[in-house]
Amino acid sequence: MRTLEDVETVGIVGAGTMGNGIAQVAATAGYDVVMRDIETEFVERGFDSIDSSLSRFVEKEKLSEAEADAARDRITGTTEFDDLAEADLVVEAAVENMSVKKDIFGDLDDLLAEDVVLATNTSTLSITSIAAATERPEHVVGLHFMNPVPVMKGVEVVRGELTNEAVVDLAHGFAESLEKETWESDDKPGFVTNRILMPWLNEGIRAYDEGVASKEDIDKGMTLGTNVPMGPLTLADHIGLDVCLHASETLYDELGDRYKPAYLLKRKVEAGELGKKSGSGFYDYE
Ligand SMILES: NC(=O)c1ccc[n+]([C@@H]2O[C@H](COP(=O)([O-])OP(=O)(O)OC[C@H]3O[C@@H](n4cnc5c(N)ncnc54)[C@H](O)[C@@H]3O)[C@@H](O)[C@H]2O)c1
Repeated sequence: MRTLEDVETVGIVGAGTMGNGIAQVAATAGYDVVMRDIETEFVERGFDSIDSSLSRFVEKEKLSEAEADAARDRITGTTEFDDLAEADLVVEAAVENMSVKKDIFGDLDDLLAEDVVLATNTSTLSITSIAAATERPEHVVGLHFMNPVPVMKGVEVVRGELTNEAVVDLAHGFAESLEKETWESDDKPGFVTNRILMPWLNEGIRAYDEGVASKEDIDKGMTLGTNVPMGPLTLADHIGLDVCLHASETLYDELGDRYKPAYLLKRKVEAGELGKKSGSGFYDYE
C-alpha cells in the first residue's frame, strides 16, 4: 500500500463546497492536487472559492502572498476523469448520493493502481457500501472533513467493515499533515458528528415550531446555556436546510423514529427557503 510518505499528488473528485476546500488545504500543505468535476463551469467555480478563501488567509496574515500563490499553482482543475490517474491518494467529495458514489468508486478502482487509497467525504452514507463497488474494500476509508474545510479543524476518520488498519492510519496521518485534528468513528449511520448533530438541529426546529420560544431565544438559550458557538436554527441555516433534511432522512431510514425530520424542516425546503444560501431560512439574509 502507498504510505503517507509516498503521497505527492492528491486527487479530489468534485470541486463543490467540500471538494474545493479539501483541494485548497491539501495544496497549502504542499501536495500537488488534481481537482476533477463534471463541467468546466463547476471547476471554475471551485477555483473562485479557493481564490477568495486564499485571499482571506492572506488578509488575515495567516499565509503570505507567495504561499497562497504557490498553493494555487499546485492545483490542476480538470473535467477529465483520467487525469486522476496520477494521484497517490484520492478523496471523493461528489454529491451525497449512493449510486453516484458507487459509480465513481467503481471507476476509480479501474483507473488507479491497486495500492492507492480511496477516501470518501460522505457525511452519512456507509463506507462499507461504497467500498463494495470496488475490488479493494480494504483500501477504502471515510475522511469526513467539516465545512468550511479551510477553517474547521476537525476531520472524522471512518473505518469501514473491511478497512485495513494501515489505511486508517494513513487517513489520520494525511489529515494531520493538513494541520487538522482527527477522531475515529465506526461505520454506523451519521458517524459521530451527524448522528448527534441532526437530532439536535431537528429538536431545535420542533421546539420553535411548537412555540417553546422564539427562534432568537432558542438560539440564545443554546449558545449561552450550553456554550456552543451557534444555536440550532442559525446553524441549520448555515449548513443549508436541504442538506439537513437529506442527512436527517438518511438517518431516519437507517435508525428509525428518533431521527424523524421535523415537519417544519420539510416545509421550509419545499418552499425553497434553504437558509443562508437562498437568502432566507429561519432567518433572513439580505
Ligand atoms: N457541505 C457540507 O456541509 C458537507 C460537510 C461534510 C461533508 N459533506 C459531504 O461532502 C460531499 C460533497 O458535498 P458538497 O457540499 O461539497 O456538495 P456540492 O454540491 O457543493 O459539490 C458536489 C460537486 O460534485 C460534483 N460531481 C457530481 N458528480 C460528480 C462526478 N461523477 N465526478 C466529479 N464531480 C462530481 C458536482 O458537480 C458538484 O460540483 C457530500 O458527500 C457531502 O455529504 C458535505
